[in-house]
Amino acid sequence: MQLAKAGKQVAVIERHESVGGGCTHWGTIPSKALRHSVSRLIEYNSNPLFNDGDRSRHLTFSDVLTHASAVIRKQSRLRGTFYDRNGVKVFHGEASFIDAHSIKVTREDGSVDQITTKQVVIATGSRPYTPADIDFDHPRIYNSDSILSLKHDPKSIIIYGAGVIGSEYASIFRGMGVKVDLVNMRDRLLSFLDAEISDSLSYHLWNNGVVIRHNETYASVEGRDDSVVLHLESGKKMRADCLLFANGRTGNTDMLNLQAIGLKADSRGQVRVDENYKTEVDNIYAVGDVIGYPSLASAAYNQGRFAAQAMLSGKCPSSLVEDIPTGIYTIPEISSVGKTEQELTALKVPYEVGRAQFLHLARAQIANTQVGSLKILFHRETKEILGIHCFGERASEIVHIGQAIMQQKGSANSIEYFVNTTFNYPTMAEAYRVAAINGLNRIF
Ligand SMILES: Cc1cc2nc3c(=O)[nH]c(=O)nc-3n(C[C@H](O)[C@H](O)[C@H](O)COP(=O)(O)OP(=O)(O)OC[C@H]3O[C@@H](n4cnc5c(N)ncnc54)[C@H](O)[C@@H]3O)c2cc1C
Ligand SMILES: NC(=O)c1ccc[n+]([C@@H]2O[C@H](COP(=O)([O-])OP(=O)(O)OC[C@H]3O[C@@H](n4cnc5c(N)ncnc54)[C@H](O)[C@@H]3O)[C@@H](O)[C@H]2O)c1
Repeated sequence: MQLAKAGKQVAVIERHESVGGGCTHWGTIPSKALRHSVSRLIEYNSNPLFNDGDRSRHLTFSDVLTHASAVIRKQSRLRGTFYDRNGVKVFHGEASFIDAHSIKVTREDGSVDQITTKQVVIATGSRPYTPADIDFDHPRIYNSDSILSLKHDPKSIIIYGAGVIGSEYASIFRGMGVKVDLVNMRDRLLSFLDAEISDSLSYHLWNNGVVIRHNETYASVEGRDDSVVLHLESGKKMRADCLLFANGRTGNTDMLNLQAIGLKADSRGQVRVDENYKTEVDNIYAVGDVIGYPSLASAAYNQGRFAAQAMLSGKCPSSLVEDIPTGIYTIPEISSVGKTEQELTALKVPYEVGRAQFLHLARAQIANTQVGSLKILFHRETKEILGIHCFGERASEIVHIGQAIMQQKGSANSIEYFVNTTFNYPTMAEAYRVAAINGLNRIF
């Protein structure tokens, strides 16, 4: 869009039948729409005002998928109209390089188009990592793409991989009343998070009945007619109605014929770029999941725009913010930006902690969203905000208030902002005032 707005002639090549990318069709949007419905279901069932007391409302995975599909259609149609309005031509087919200035587009019916161009952006995203020793064609073995075609209503599921995808889907399935076993290869959940937040997630999943097994690796996955058995290297065996394998992603580069342009992807299918999102080939750029970290839709939007600016002027005028926020849509939700307590301690930074518990906030009491807290980490001498960690409903929205202050330069980044400003009341934003006062009271 940035290039089209600058008057360039732009074409998009997409192999899927509609635009929007994996983000819209298989990743961010469906998982968030599913999570939203499940979270409302939990709220409904736990609120005596709305349920009739002795019977819980039940939704199947296909019920919530129907709602998600409607959101996907709206998002995809919207993006289609953006392209139409701005004269961006969409070619539907599989793209591969002929040389650095020519691309072959192979349509589903086998017919071929050839496009010649001055510059190219590779934005082919990623797909679930699917090891060859697991039979993903088995009707009970899924990855995070195929789970969206789940037709039956499982009573139990094993989720292998307790990364962001595994943890989010554990919340979704458990919220629908499915028995969930979550298998983690590491010794704690989402170890990049502040330890208190990761512990809180573990506690809430455990408290809701999710069985989490840490430090486990699969030996084999056995698909049976009526179930799936997971054999672990530790000798344990687990059985469930189906299995979701959610353990990492691979960049979509294998179909691109990169050798034709002298580029090579790494073992995870990713290509390397410089600070201008330029690959080792002069006129070829890459953005999004295909370049690896941070592999987020949030960052990919910016990367696309930055790359376009570099293509126009030779240089990116800006770069991604250093502290990229994390929004994890588990139930409860998690969001953080900046340093964790563990990182600050290792760096020997004299920080202090300010906390607000949601259960003390009027807005949370009204909304019945009392699980959660906001934690602000700040420098005890300069009062500079160093990290914000939020756990609970709307965490991924709440974190942005603090992020805006944290990104201010010099003394404008100060926890004192939150005690000196006036927030609407009652709001969840009030958590910042409460946490700031709590933290500043610790300074002596
Ligand atoms: C389950 C899940 C949940 C997620 N949740 C979040 C979240 O909450 N927040 C967040 O920020 N990020 C989230 N992500 C990550 C996010 O979806 C990705 O970071 C984002 O989609 C990357 O955008 P992209 O443009 O690089 O690739 P994609 O969105 O994957 O799009 C790539 C497109 O390229 C097409 N393509 C690939 N190869 C070819 C080819 N050879 N020819 C033509 N077309 C091709 C594909 O069909 C696809 O449409 C999630 C991911 C998953 C899987
Ligand atoms: N809310 C969010 O922001 C959100 C939600 C869901 C997914 N995502 C994105 O999806 C991805 C998370 O994927 P995940 O939860 O499956 O796993 P993960 O990235 O947490 O990885 C799980 C494990 O698989 C390994 N691994 C990763 N890729 C591999 C590969 N190609 N080959 C072998 N091993 C590999 C990793 O080292 C790790 O041990 C991330 O890119 C994340 O940014 C983000």
